[in-house]
Parts: sequence; structure tokens; C-alpha cells
Amino acid sequence: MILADAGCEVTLWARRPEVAEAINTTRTNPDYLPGFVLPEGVRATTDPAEAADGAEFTVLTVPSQTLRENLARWAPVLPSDTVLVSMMKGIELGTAKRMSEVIGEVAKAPAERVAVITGPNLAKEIADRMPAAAVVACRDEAVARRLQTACHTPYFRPYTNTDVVGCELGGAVKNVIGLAVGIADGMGLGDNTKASLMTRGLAETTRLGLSMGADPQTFSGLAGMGDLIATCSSPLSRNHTFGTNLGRGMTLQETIAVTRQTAEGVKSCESVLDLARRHGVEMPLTETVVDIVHNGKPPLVALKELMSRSAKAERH
Ligand SMILES: NC(=O)c1ccc[n+]([C@@H]2O[C@H](COP(=O)([O-])OP(=O)(O)OC[C@H]3O[C@@H](n4cnc5c(N)ncnc54)[C@H](O)[C@@H]3O)[C@@H](O)[C@H]2O)c1
Ligand SMILES: O=P(O)(O)OC[C@H](O)CO
Repeated sequence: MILADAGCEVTLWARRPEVAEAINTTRTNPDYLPGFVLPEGVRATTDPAEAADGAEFTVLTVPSQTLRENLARWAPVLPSDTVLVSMMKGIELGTAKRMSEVIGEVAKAPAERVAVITGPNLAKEIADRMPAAAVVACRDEAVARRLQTACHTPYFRPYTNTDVVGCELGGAVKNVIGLAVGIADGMGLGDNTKASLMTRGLAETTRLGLSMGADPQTFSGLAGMGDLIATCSSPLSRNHTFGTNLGRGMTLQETIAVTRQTAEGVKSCESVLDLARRHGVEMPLTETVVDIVHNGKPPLVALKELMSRSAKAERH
């Protein structure tokens, strides 16, 4: 929608023929965005070759853990000069790779042809054309500027950044912190708790980023603090809502059963922790989320353990 509103011709690839058909005939996606009419510049197909034909930008937004498998199928039909754009906010399980790394590896694309769009961009608010800012990151600033122009609309204001690592980490870790804040909400805890989780969550994200060569300033920008605020404050966030259900006492299976859309943090909390361990970085909040979500630790027990950790200086 944003790309079409900015004047681009857009072809969506859809898995299900009925979704492509609905988009082409009614300009709606009744399953995922009922009530929203897509702009004229958007059409859909189930044929990846048709979707990729002549594409200046190829925007990838499948659930992170399915990217490698999907992209392996699409890679042969991608134009050799297309810029591959990730909107995914996850880290691959098993490899602990960022999505841009998976893209580079599978599509054999150099870093100059891989970009990221991230920031406080809750889908429903975007579909409502409510004003939002974002970050368009690419190691090659000229490519970032081209993409910035391609997605700049009166309601969507993208800023460029060359710190791809920091932008991707901000997006992936905020989902884990969003789960933690949701759990706190579900437990009936207050705003001091939430503010503390968000702030210390950003501190551990920054710590990880620094160890991976990211620019620490990225984390106080839209990809870091901005997205963290949106995710941790909004009931529209799937990660936040997932956490709230867990905090209210639902089991993991019950929570998964009532969650239809992708909550990336549920899987990525494990890969973020894996990444942190590979870099020798302590991430106590991420570890706590993994314990609650995957190791069956009751939230109250996890909270007590978190609060009784040894006292530290703030910058640690
Ligand atoms: N929704 C948002 O507000 C938002 C905003 C910014 C970034 N993101 C990121 O976008 C990525 C995708 O999330 P989303 O919001 O589109 O999720 P979603 O659950 O709303 O949609 C996922 C889409 O992928 C499809 N899908 C599921 N499994 C698939 C598979 N194995 N192969 C191919 N397609 C598959 C689904 O049919 C659906 O169309 C995530 O990394 C998320 O963090 C989401
Ligand atoms: O619904 P969530 O939790 O995946 O968050 C959506 C976006 O990432 C917010 O920017």
C-alpha cells in the first residue's frame, strides 16, 4: 500500500489463489485486512516469476523462520539487480543469523543489494494511513536513498541509515521485550515495571549491538526505542498480546491456539539468546522470556529471580 501510494507499481505474491483473486477483483484481503481497500497500483499473483519480473525492489515479509526455504524457491526468478528488502523482525533459529544475512546467503546478493525497513510500524495503523516514521537501512547509502524515495508518502516518513546490523537487532529484540512487557501487563503489574523492562531491554539490546559492531545511536532511534515504544504500548502488537495472554496464566499451547498472526519473539527469543551467547553478552530479560515461554517457568518465579540478581551500576 505504501509503495503504491508512493507511485510504484506493486505485484504481491500470494500463496493462496483465492487471496490473489480477492486482491485483483475486490482490492481487498478479507482474511488479513478486512475493511481496507488497497490502492489501484497493487495487483497479486501466485506465480513468483510474475511477481519478480523486472522488480527494482523485492520486498520480503514472510515469517522469519520460513525465509530461507521460501527464498531458495524464489532466488532463481529474481532479477540480478533487484534490491532485496527485508521487513522481517526475527533471527533465524539454529544459525542465529539476521534476515539480511540469510538473504545475502540464499540469494547470493552482496550487502549493497540488501536493505531493511524497520521502525514503529504497526500494520493496522499503516493500513489506516496514520502518520508514522521508519528507517530504511542499507550499507550503500545511495540504495537506501532510492528505497526512501520509493516508499515516501504523506503519511509514511522513512529516514535512511547505513547501520543494518543495529536496525535489524532493534526490530528483533523489541519483540522479545514486547513479550516481557505483555507478560507484566497480564500479571497486572504497573507502569514502573513496564518502563523498567523497556529501558533495561534497550540496554541489553544495545549491549548486544555494540558487541556486533552496530552503532549505539541506532538504538535510541526509530529502529530501537521507537519500535520498542510502539510494541510495548500497543494492544495491536502481536508480541505484546501474546505476552499478556501468558501473563494472565494461559499455557504456551493455549496462547499459540488463540494467536493467528506471527509473533516473531516467541521463536526469536531463543535465537536472540543464542546470538548473545555466541557474542558473550549477558541478556537477562531475554533469558527470562525464554524461561517463561519455552522452559515452563512461572512468570512470578521468573520475576523474583530477575529482581534478586546481584546489584550493578546502570551502565552494565
Ligand atoms: N504486522 C506488523 O505490524 C509488522 C510490522 C513490521 C514488520 N513486521 C514483520 O513482518 C514479518 C511478517 O509478519 P506479518 O505481520 O506479515 O505476519 P502475518 O502473520 O500477519 O502474515 C504472515 C504472512 O505470511 C504467510 N505465511 C505464513 N507461513 C508461511 C510460509 N511458510 N511460507 C510463505 N508464507 C507464509 C501467511 O499466510 C501471511 O500471509 C515479521 O517478521 C514481522 O515481524 C510486521
Ligand atoms: O505486532 P508485532 O508485535 O509483530 O509488532 C509489529 C511491528 O513490528 C511494530 O513496529
